[in-house]
Order: sequence, then C-alpha cells, then structure tokens
Amino acid sequence: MDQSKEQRILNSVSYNAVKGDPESVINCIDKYCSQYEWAMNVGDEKGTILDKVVEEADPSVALELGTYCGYSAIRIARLLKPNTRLLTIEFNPEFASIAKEIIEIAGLSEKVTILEGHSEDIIPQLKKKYEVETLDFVFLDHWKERYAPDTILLEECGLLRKGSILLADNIIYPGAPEFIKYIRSNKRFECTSYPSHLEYMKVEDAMEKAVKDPGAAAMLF
Ligand SMILES: Cc1cc(C(=O)N2CCN(C)CC2)sc1-c1cc(O)c2nc[nH]c(=O)c2c1
Ligand SMILES: [Mg+2]
Repeated sequence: MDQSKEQRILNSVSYNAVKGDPESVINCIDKYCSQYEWAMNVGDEKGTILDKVVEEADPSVALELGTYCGYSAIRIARLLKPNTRLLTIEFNPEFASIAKEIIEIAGLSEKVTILEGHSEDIIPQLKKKYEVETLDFVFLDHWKERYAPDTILLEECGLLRKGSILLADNIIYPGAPEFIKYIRSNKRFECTSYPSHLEYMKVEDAMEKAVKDPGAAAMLF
C-alpha cells in the first residue's frame, strides 16, 4: 500500500536529521514541507511566535492539543527546563505513532508524553490519571471547533491557574471564530493577537495568546 504523507515526512527525518538534535529535526520537516509536500505543522514563522510564548510561560507542565507529526511538540519540548514535561493529545493513531518516532529521533521522548484519544475524553483524566495539578501553558492546534469547548473544559476541570497561558494556532486560516468570540469576551483572559502566515504559504494567519487572570498573578509577586 502507498505510504502516507506523514510516513514520508518520517522517512525524510529519519534519513536527514541528526539524531538527538531537535533543531535538525525541525529544519528537516520545514525543508521537506516547503519543498515537497505541504503539511499542517505550525512551521517556522508561527513556530518562532510559539517559541517566544513558551519562553515567556517557562512551563513546568505544558499541554498540546493536536500532536500531528510532533513538530510543535519538539519546538516546545526543546525549550523546557529539566524535570518539566509536555503532554500532547492526538486522536489519529497513525499521526500519534509517527509523532512518537519523530520525537524519539529528536531525543525528546523523556520530556514528551503522547496521549492518544479525543481531547474531550483525556482532559478530564489529566489530574488523576496523569498527575497534573494545573497547566502553565496550553497550545491549541487540533480542531478549530474544539478550541472553545476544550478551553471551557480545562476551566471546569480546574486545570488553569492565575497566569496560565493559552496559545491557539490558525485563528485566521482555517479560522476559529467561536473561540475568538468566547475568549475575547471572557473578562478573565487577557488576549493578544500575533499576525503571521499559514505554514509554508503566503496566506494570512494569526495566533492568539490568552493569559488567565494576569493581574492576579502579577499581584502575587
Ligand atoms: C489541512 C489544512 C489545509 C489548509 C489549506 O487551506 N491549504 C494548505 C494546503 N495548500 C496547498 C492549500 C491551502 S490549512 C490546513 C490546516 C492548517 C493547520 O495549521 C491546522 N492546524 C491544526 N489542525 C488543523 O486541522 C489544521 C489544518
Ligand atoms: Mg495549526
């Protein structure tokens, strides 16, 4: 049977990347997807925004919704300090399996846990089953229809604290209008928009950062 695009991306990483070097894995995927086959990795332009927000959050526990091939999990995990971790949720079993191998090639398997299943089923398990107290950083990059309901679910499960930082991809393209309406009208979040472009394309896109109760966090220190 023909290989999938995601399997071809893994082949390229396995053949071209330097084992244990996250930067070389990131560069290899960006090169392959800009030169041969477009794929929905966050890419280098939006990836640089992701890097900055992760550095600002300096998370002990981070969550990603939408692993795909593991590109953004590698971007996030390469910036994490020792004894900190990234949990990433993927419902497509093939994507989860490819991501596991690519994250292994990057040498980041110790820091990244891939949770296979639907976000709405896994989020309620994070506290008890995955020993999460609260999440310092959440990257939403799974499906635009789930951005708002999953943010509400994270709140309901007591997983967000004062100062928790959310970052959402694809705010303009493919677009997440319900999420934008919800988060920008929610007084408990301070929102910032970061204009950019769709990965590997000239199409306009943007990322949205939302900080929970920022003032309250600031007052603590
Ligand atoms: C699958 C897809 C197709 C797109 C598109 O119109 N184009 C790309 C291909 N080129 C050729 C035409 C123009 S945009 C997009 C996409 C991009 C993301 O970053 C996503 N992130 C998370 N979850 C998603 O479902 C997700 C989808
Ligand atoms: Mg995306």
